[in-house]
Amino acid sequence: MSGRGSAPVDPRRAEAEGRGQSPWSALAGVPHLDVAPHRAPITATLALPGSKSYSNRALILAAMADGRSTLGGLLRSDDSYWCIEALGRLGAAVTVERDTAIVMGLGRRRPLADARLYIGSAGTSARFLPGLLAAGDGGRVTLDASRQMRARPMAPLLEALRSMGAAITCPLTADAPPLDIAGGTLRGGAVTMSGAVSSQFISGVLMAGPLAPEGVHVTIPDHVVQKDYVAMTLDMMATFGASVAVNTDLTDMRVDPGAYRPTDVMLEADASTATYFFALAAVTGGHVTVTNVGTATRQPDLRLIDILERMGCAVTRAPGQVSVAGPEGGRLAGGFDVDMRPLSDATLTLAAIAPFADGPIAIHNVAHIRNHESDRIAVICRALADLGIRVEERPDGLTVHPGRPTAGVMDTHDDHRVAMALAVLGVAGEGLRLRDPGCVSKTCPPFFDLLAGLGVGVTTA
Ligand SMILES: O=C(O)C1=C[C@@H](OP(=O)(O)O)[C@@H](O)[C@H](O)C1
Ligand SMILES: C=C(OP(=O)(O)O)C(=O)O
Repeated sequence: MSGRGSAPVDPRRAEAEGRGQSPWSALAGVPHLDVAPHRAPITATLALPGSKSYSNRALILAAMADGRSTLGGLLRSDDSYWCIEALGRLGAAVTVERDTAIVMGLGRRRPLADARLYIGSAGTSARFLPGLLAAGDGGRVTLDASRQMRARPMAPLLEALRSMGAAITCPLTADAPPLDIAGGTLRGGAVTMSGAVSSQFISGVLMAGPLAPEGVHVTIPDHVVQKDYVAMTLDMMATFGASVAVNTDLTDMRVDPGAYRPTDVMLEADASTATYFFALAAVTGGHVTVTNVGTATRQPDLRLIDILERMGCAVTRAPGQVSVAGPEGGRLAGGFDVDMRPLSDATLTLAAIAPFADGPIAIHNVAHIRNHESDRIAVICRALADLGIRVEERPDGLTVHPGRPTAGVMDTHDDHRVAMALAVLGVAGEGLRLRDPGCVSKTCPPFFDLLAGLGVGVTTA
């Protein structure tokens, strides 16, 4: 990648300014980045950075275990940086060498003195830590977050935790970080909670279960968006020694009181990140193999390959890796409706390649992504329209019609998935200038370097 680099982020300044950037950010402060159109097929075999979802689960559970855990394949990104920093302020010792973390966990112990944690913009840390902090012994902990994360929903989680005894107050804004959490107050017990806004609320209550004197018994009366993430939580909890009993559709889940046990895990790549590289193969008629995540994963976004197959791609599946080959010379097939709720983080990836299909693609059931890092439905509809693509916005989704996107200068709205999806669109279209490209560092700091490594023209100001 050519052009200007970026100065390292001062974490204290980022925290003071309520930003998500971290010393693991790339392109921090770089005002914009140009992605050039790319007419040749993109063909590559690559290993991608670790899963954000698995990295933060493993870091947090290892910190709650009483002893030493080794986490291989760890993601180094803004979300995991701030997670590690917060766990360090709690007293867990986390050392990171390349993509391996050694965690000396706390068990039930919490800081005797009050601690103030900052978790950046990570929905995982924001939703997974409060219950664990209320369950552990010890003092009062303040958990704060970036301006972006302070604006995202937390109420259903806080309501559920408070109903089980957790003493959590919000001194600035109701049901929003900063949270003041009193340790030793979460009794646990039975709770009925909705999964319709975020699966992370369910995961956050479950993860606290072993440290609550009564354990937890979670009942879900409606549906859980992106339910696979709850399954990922339960898997990781069991890996760290928790005793869980669940019904088949994850609407009734019990976690026994107990403790987390230190363990060693090897984490797989981030399937959401993989979607952008599979999409590049799809829109350029190329062939991309990702070697460190495959059909054995529980990460729901890998299932975008089924949709790409429906669009005419050739997909080769294996438990540990997947290949996608775009239709040679032909166009992607459109003209269908798709329910993206189970894999809603891949919505923007699909929306970005939909203009290159031969018929409209209607995306449904993703209203909750309006509460992600940005109002993702509104943002992607506006972006497509600004690039000359006919698009219809609905409360729960959008319909994208075939067209040739123009070049343009696009805001990324401090949303890593907006930036990465628009980059794919720029490659396949007429190129794009992206403002604040560094926001990709929330989950994939090397994203633009990886693009450049595929032969895509990437230039910073
Ligand atoms: O538990 C997790 O690791 C995640 C859950 C999902 O959140 P929602 O259930 O809020 O959509 C997903 O969007 C996010 O990227 C990661
Ligand atoms: C919604 C996302 O992240 P999180 O909720 O973990 O901040 C995402 O990565 O698309």
